Amino acid sequence: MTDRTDLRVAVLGVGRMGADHVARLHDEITGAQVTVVSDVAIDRATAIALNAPGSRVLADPFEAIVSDDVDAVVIASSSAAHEAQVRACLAAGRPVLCEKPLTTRAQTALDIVTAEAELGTPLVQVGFMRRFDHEYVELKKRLDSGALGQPLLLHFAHRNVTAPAGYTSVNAINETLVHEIDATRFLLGEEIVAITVHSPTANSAAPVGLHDPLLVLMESASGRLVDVEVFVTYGAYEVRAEAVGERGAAMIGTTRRSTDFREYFQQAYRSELQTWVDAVRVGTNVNGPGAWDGYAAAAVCEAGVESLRTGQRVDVHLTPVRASHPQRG
Ligand SMILES: NC(=O)c1ccc[n+]([C@@H]2O[C@H](COP(=O)([O-])OP(=O)(O)OC[C@H]3O[C@@H](n4cnc5c(N)ncnc54)[C@H](O)[C@@H]3O)[C@@H](O)[C@H]2O)c1
Ligand SMILES: O[C@H]1[C@H](O)[C@@H](O)[C@H](O)[C@@H](O)[C@H]1O
Repeated sequence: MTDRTDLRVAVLGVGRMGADHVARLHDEITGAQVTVVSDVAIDRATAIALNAPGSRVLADPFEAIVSDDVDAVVIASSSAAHEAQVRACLAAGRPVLCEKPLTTRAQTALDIVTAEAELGTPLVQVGFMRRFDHEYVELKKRLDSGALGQPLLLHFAHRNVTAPAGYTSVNAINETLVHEIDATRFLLGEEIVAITVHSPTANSAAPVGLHDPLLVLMESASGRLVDVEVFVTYGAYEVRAEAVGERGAAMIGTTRRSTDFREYFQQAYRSELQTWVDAVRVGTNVNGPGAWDGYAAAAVCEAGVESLRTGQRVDVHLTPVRASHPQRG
């Protein structure tokens, strides 16, 4: 049921993820209604809009962002399109939940952090939904409670069933590893300062040119080490994390079974979206990872791509931005 105080949302890009967000906003989220569905593939937008009765279809995402019947925007278009669409949301003063990655380059993500800071009001939330997943939330609480002692190491495994056509090793970093980059920053509460990407013997099922799996080592500002197995042609969906502290270890991701990330993380997507809608409705606009988190992740990804190319350890340098609102980390 909707009422006139509902947040009126435009969803840009209604492929796998955006179509789910439209259905979720209509069926599960309170306080919001989808008023505009936009995709460069107009037939797809038209079909998906049927799942949100009352919504209208626009081919042009920039027209959608400034529409009078839109209060806020969800961006689920292809990653390369995020930058321009987020910038347009900032220019129009529209709160935006942008799917990960915020952008695919560190500089463009930094430009967004800077533009938002100049506005003086937070508008950008980034779709790092693991921060809303109940197991990650519990693990974070255990670490923060001191029950495991000082955290020393994190071990992650991120395995996908198959890689989409054309998926490259750069995608494996920007699209897949990016979740563990954010999860590391979330769980440890500090920045990542260096990354090394190893390409061991490739899976014979991996397409030519895709280094799969990758084994990644990241170093945090205080010297903690984090290893990540990224394996996108594994044949099953598995997402595991283990935190090792001075007085014990805790592991998550061992019991859930699904071959589809949309089902696997459905509770996290729902909680992320409801939390964002609630924040926008009360005017705080962001309650979760923000533009700074998107930038920090993009900087680590870019260093990871460089390490993949050279085989060397690459330092991560973040440019501080004098924010007129707190940067989240
Ligand atoms: N948080 C997560 O777990 C998660 C999961 C999957 C995808 N994603 C992210 O969501 C985004 C979409 O991924 P997907 O798997 O749904 O991809 P997809 O290819 O299935 O869908 C992308 C859609 O965007 C449309 N599109 C492309 N360029 C556009 C533009 N300039 N303006 C408007 N629409 C445009 C395409 O026509 C397509 O319908 C990506 O950024 C991806 O990284 C996040
Ligand atoms: O875009 C998807 C999505 O983010 C999934 O959560 C992840 O497991 C995939 O590796 C990635 O390609």
